[in-house]
Amino acid sequence: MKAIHVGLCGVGTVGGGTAAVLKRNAEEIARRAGRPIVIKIAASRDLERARTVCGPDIEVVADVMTVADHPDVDIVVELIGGTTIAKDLVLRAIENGKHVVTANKKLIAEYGNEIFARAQEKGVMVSFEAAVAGGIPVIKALREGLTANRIEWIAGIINGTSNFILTEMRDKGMSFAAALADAQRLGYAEADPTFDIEGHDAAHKLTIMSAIAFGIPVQFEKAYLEGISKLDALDIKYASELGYRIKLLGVTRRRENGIELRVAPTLIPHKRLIANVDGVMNAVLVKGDAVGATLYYGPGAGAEPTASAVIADLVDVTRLATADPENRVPHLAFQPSAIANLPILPIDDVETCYYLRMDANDKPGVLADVTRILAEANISVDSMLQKPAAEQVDGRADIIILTHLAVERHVNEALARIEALDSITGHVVKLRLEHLHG
Ligand SMILES: NC(=O)C1=CN([C@@H]2O[C@H](COP(=O)(O)OP(=O)(O)OC[C@H]3O[C@@H](n4cnc5c(N)ncnc54)[C@H](O)[C@@H]3O)[C@@H](O)[C@H]2O)C=CC1
Ligand SMILES: N[C@@H](CC=O)C(=O)O
Ligand code: NA
Repeated sequence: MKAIHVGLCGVGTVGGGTAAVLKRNAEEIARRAGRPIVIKIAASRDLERARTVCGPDIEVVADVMTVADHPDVDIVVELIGGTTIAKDLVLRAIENGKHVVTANKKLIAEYGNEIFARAQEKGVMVSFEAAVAGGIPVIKALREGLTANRIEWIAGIINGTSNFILTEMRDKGMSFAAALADAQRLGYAEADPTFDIEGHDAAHKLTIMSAIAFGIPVQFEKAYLEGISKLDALDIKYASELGYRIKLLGVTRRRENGIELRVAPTLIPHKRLIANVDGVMNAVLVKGDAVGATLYYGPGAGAEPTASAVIADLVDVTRLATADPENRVPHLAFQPSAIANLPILPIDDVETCYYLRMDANDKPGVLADVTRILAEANISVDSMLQKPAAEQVDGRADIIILTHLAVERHVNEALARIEALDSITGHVVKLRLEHLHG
């Protein structure tokens, strides 16, 4: 059977892993795909490394457009990253009638609508399993396995670097900087790691899942994001005393008037499976109305785990390349003509539970003032903890309050009033809390 020819663009962590696994498991992969999948040509800025990785049988070039224009390439694999050259490459490949496989979540989250529309017109596939939660086949699950369901919400630990850093800090007492350096050395981090630690990468992935789950366009610009760089170790400690773990969590939820789309450090009850997802592992919890809660777990980053997803897409594309384009799985799970225009809700309208920590004067009446303000804002208290101030200042205390469900706008209004009390010093720390009941 004639081989399908791949043009590999980018031979770094994921590109190297993809070349290695394609070679090692060539026979098994061909048995599944129905024909061999062979790298015909590779392009990389680092020619020397690419030649070492690809070996003598694969042509290696510096210019990725050579791959997009190559007459013998059936599928272009984009593993460069970013949205400049990668976007030009993907659009050029599509123009040339080639299928595309990419691991680039930033590209899909920011330009997916344009890319899918063009691919639809040209009758080619753009596949991106590796872009979300690395090796976990969660796009496949959402797009194909859960099609019977009305999806209610998705919550995911979807940035391996941040989860690795939080775990190393908690378990080994490592500093933030040292843990980040390790994540970079292990190939988990983005070229610019601020994308990982400030929540952009998780928001890119959440945006993609939200589109597939609810049948809406990708709308990264409307996502709310907070990263882990400002997280205080004291809050990790207090959360733990209260029975919670803090994770960088992406949440997208269907509400009556729109869709929530937000990433932030979030408390999760430690008894939940997802709260125990540590290190570079990712997990995505999906709640469907028919199936209930389903959990997808596995490595979220790294060379071969990500290659596993890239190659799964290559097999899919190979199997479907000869199918009538009308009969292929739609890029965003819903037929393009059925994509809905549901609004993404502003963060002020989000409804969740909250963890609040304040530095208070340890005098009678302070708690009463705080709880009165919360009650007036329609925020009910779930539990409370008072500790001698962490900095051991006489007469001061840390007050930690967990709330029931409340609207973010109401919480912000109440916090402004609490911060104005004479008995409260500085800002109140506000973290979100999700119970994630199945
Ligand atoms: N590293 C990981 O664990 C994961 C990465 N991804 C995504 O996969 C993509 C690649 O990531 P990595 O392999 O980690 O990056 P990397 O930095 O290790 O590799 C990038 C490759 O692209 C090449 N390159 C960069 N600019 C180029 C240009 N203008 N022309 C030709 N070659 C160029 C580099 O020489 C290098 O070979 C990114 O979109 C990333 O977000 C997705 C899931 C996991
Ligand atoms: N930098 C990303 C890589 C995978 O998408 C992460 O840390 O999760
Ligand atoms: Na995946």
